[in-house]
Amino acid sequence: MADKHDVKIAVIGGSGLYNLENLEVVEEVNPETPWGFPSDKIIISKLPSGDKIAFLARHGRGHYLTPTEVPVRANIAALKFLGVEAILAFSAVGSLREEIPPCDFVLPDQLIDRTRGLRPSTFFGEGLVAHAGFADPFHQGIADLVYKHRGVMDQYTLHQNKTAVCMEGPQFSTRAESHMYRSWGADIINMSALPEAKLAREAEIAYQMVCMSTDYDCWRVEEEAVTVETVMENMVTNSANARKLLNAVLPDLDKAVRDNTLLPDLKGTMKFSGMTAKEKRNPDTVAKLEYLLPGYYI
Ligand SMILES: CSC[C@H]1O[C@H](OP(=O)(O)O)[C@H](O)[C@@H]1O
Ligand SMILES: Nc1ncnc2[nH]cnc12
Repeated sequence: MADKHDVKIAVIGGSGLYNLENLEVVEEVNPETPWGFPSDKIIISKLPSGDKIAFLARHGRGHYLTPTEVPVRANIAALKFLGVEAILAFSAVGSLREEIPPCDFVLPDQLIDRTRGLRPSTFFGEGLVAHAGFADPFHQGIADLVYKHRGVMDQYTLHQNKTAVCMEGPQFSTRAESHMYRSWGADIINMSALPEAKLAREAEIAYQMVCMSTDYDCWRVEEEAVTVETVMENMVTNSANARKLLNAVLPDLDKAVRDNTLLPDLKGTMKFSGMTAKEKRNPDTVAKLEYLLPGYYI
């Protein structure tokens, strides 16, 4: 199936970004993975070069999954099964910094986990223990490539090397929490960077979030706190800019992946991550992992 599709890169669209425009749709697929079905059908489209790319709406088209409910393991496993080696993941975020106004974009390079243990966040466990490196949760090579194209965003700024905090939600933060995140050094906040980034790392997929600022959360004491209305208002401008950025970045990213020039190369990094003695491995878990990392743990 992976060969049939020959898809190397994927875009995950978040709140307000539910499809890719301007690309010819080739087919829709809905692979059942050992972790269930993805959020929605995966749309396979053609780039101008003829190469295929995948698009997945994180909350489903029509936005019916809360951040906690997103079947992230199935999403990442399904993309990996199609052959995906790099993911550009879009996310609507609140800004925790004056210098990141609504409609600016941010390429985070660090991440603070404030999810609450409700989301399955690893492909391992149940008789197969493995540990992935996660010191740098995003992919510098993809970030650099996206940053090169910042000119397409007109008057809006694309910031790099910022810290994101991922909270559970679905309620927004209290003012005290928002101030606390600022004091921790966080620059932006969302509800979906995790476990997406962790699972992509376990699947050896290069993963970078492109965060689109929609609001100032609630730390600016004299101002109204974030609402969905504000977020969606600013997403009109943001999704137009996301599409411009995608038109510029996708051909380059696809070429870099196909030419093997995207660094760091994550392929093979999980090969020696397993801790469990061969005779102690749970055969059912080993069988599931065959879907994701064939030959690694068998
Ligand atoms: C609609 S505001 C909160 C919601 O928006 C972001 O979604 P996504 O990351 O999928 O763009 C944020 O993470 C929350 O899930
Ligand atoms: N203020 C905020 N907090 C969490 N997630 C968000 N997504 C967009 N704005 C957000």
